[in-house]
Amino acid sequence: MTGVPVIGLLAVQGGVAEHERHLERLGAAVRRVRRPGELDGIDGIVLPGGESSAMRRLLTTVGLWEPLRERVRSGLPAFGTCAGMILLSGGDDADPGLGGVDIRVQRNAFGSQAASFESELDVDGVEGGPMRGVFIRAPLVRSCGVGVQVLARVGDRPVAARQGAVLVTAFHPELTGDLRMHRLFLAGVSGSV
Ligand SMILES: NC(=O)CC[C@H](N)C(=O)O
Repeated sequence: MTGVPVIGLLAVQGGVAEHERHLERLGAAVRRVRRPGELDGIDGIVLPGGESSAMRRLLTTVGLWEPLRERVRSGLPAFGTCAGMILLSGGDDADPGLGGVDIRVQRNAFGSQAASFESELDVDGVEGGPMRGVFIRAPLVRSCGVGVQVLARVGDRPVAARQGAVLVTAFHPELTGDLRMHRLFLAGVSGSV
């Protein structure tokens, strides 16, 4: 890729502004995506945290679910945090995911309903010491397919993973000043186009 990457930012629901700030600080051109035509010409896409069931419903309503699924399945680099991770996963029989990363997740399963917590994380491929992970009603990764590389864990539970150019975290790097996960995603974007 030559020049500045154009990163789509799914903007139907959830923590959009925080991701926008991180991506812009790293020099990306951000395009908020709310309808199918806005997927054209993007080099990668970010799916924010929020409420995955609401996002799924809105994506279906505006006609974005299928085209997004096709783009992700044909190799569009993607980065999903928390609810974004849920949407990028394989989902389950009742609610199939976008299928960008071969993991199965359980929503709101990281501790109790109200559980939000922080944890220091060592993330594979990220230099410069541990990263503060902010978890807000995070999904639990129940299983990973063979093509999935787990990048970080809390105890024995995976909380960051990558498959090809798709990166997912159960935590919210956009809610801290730490740009390293977004930098890792952008490195994958440059490498894949
Ligand atoms: N912070 C978040 O994105 C929470 C995710 C939310 N609990 C869901 O299941 O969609």
